[in-house]
Amino acid sequence: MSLRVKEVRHSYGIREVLRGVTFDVPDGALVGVVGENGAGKTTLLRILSGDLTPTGGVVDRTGRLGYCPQQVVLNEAFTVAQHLRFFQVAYRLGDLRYAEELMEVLNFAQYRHDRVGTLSGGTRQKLNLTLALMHDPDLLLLDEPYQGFDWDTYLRFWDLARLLRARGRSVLVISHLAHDKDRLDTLHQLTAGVLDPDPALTEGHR
Ligand SMILES: Nc1ncnc2c1ncn2[C@@H]1O[C@H](COP(=O)(O)OP(=O)(O)OP(=O)(O)O)[C@@H](O)[C@H]1O
Repeated sequence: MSLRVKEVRHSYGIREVLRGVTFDVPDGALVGVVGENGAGKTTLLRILSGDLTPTGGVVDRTGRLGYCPQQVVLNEAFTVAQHLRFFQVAYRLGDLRYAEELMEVLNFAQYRHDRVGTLSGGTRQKLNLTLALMHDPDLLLLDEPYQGFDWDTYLRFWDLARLLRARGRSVLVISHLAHDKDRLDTLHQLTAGVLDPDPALTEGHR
C-alpha cells in the first residue's frame, strides 16, 4: 500500500475544511479526487505531502514521494537544464537519464537551454512534472497537473501514468473536474469535508 489516510481532519481557525477523510492508495493504482472549488483538495494534498500538519487523523506513507503542487515553484532566471541539475543534486541521482526520458515523453526536450521565464505555462508545467518524477517516486501526488497541456501532451501524460502503474507506482491526481474518470482506477468525490468513492464514477474501469 502506497498511502493510507485515516480520519484526517483540518480546520483553518474555526472553519473546518476536512471532516474525517479516509481512503487508501494501493501500489500500482491511478486514483483521483474531485471536488468543487474550495472543497479542500489542495489542503488534503498538502497534508498528504507532509507540507501541512492536519488538525487530526493519520497519514501513513511508504516509499519515495513525488509532489507536484499547483503553483510552479521555479526560479525564472534558471534554464530547464539548470533546474534538472539542481534537483539531481537534491535527489542525489547519479545521472539524468530518466529525467531526459521524461522530457522526451512530455515533448519539451527542445527547451533544455531556455530560461524558465521565457517558457509558456504548459511547458513550465511539464518541467514541474518532470522535477516531481525524475527520482522515480513510488507515489506521485499531483494538483491539477495538466492545466495548460495541449491535447497531445495530455494523452502523453496519461500514457506515462499507465507506464508508472505497470511498474507498480501509484499516482494520486486532484482536480475540480471528473473528466478523467475513464483513465483512473478509483475516483473519490470530496464533498462537505468527507470523501466518498462514487460507484457510478468508478464502475468497470481499468
Ligand atoms: N491557509 C489558509 N488559511 C485559511 N483558509 C484557507 C487556507 N487555505 C485554504 N483555506 C480555505 O479552505 C478552503 C479549502 O481550500 P482549498 O484550497 O483546499 O480548496 P480546493 O478544493 O483546492 O479549491 P480549488 O479547486 O479552488 O483550488 C477554502 O475555503 C479556502 O479559502
